[in-house]
Amino acid sequence: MSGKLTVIVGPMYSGKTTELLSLIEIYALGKKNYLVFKPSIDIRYSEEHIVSHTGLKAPAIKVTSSDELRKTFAEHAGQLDAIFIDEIHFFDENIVQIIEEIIYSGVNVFCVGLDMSYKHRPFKTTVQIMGIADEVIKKKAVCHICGEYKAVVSYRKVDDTESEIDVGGMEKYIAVCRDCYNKLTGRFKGN
Ligand SMILES: Nc1ncnc2c1ncn2[C@@H]1O[C@H](COP(=O)(O)OP(=O)(O)O)[C@@H](O)[C@H]1O
Ligand SMILES: Cc1cn([C@H]2C[C@H](O)[C@@H](COP(=O)(O)O)O2)c(=O)[nH]c1=O
Ligand SMILES: [Zn+2]
Repeated sequence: MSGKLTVIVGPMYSGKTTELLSLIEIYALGKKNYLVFKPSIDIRYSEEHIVSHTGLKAPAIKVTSSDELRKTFAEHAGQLDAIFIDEIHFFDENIVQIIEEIIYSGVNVFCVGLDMSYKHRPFKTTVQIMGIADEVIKKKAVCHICGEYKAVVSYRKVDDTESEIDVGGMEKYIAVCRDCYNKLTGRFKGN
């Protein structure tokens, strides 16, 4: 039987990693076999763990590419119930096909990532994975400007970078609602 793909998306601080950690705990309590992966670029809180903004954490294997994830998975072939992947937006697009192969090998896959960059553009890898998912959970955060629980975008407080990939936390990014994003950036003029 094939596995199931669950994707958790949303802006920064929306509780994506916290939700992933509670799913990991369910597998741990059930004495299931699983692996947790994180991209090696994410050195924000720890290199060896996935860590939520509140400090909750779980040990993780850091990988530099989707191919390294595939190889590590292959070393455990036939032994796993699930894999968990944090910060999926940092992975190259080959991860999409690798995840598909993993699901069809009967293993459940849980991924977490940003659906949109601070430029309000979809992150390709995340969006492609959402397209093949069995379940997509889209989370919200509290808007850092107006205080409403409707933040869906991450806003960059410091100068833009050429690449939309730039590891960081509160010193660079806040979560905002669409109206506050628009006021801050003037990007969408409306009618
Ligand atoms: N603007 C915000 N909205 C909601 N939670 C926030 C906000 N800023 C900080 N937090 C904290 O971040 C936690 C979620 O962290 P985490 O699960 O790591 O989120 P994500 O992985 O989506 O960035 C919340 O439980 C809360 O304590
Ligand atoms: C908005 C945005 C964020 N990033 C980086 C910043 C963080 O290192 C992660 C997101 O972490 P979280 O677990 O969701 O809080 O991604 C980026 O590279 N580009 C962006 O546009
Ligand atoms: Zn707002």
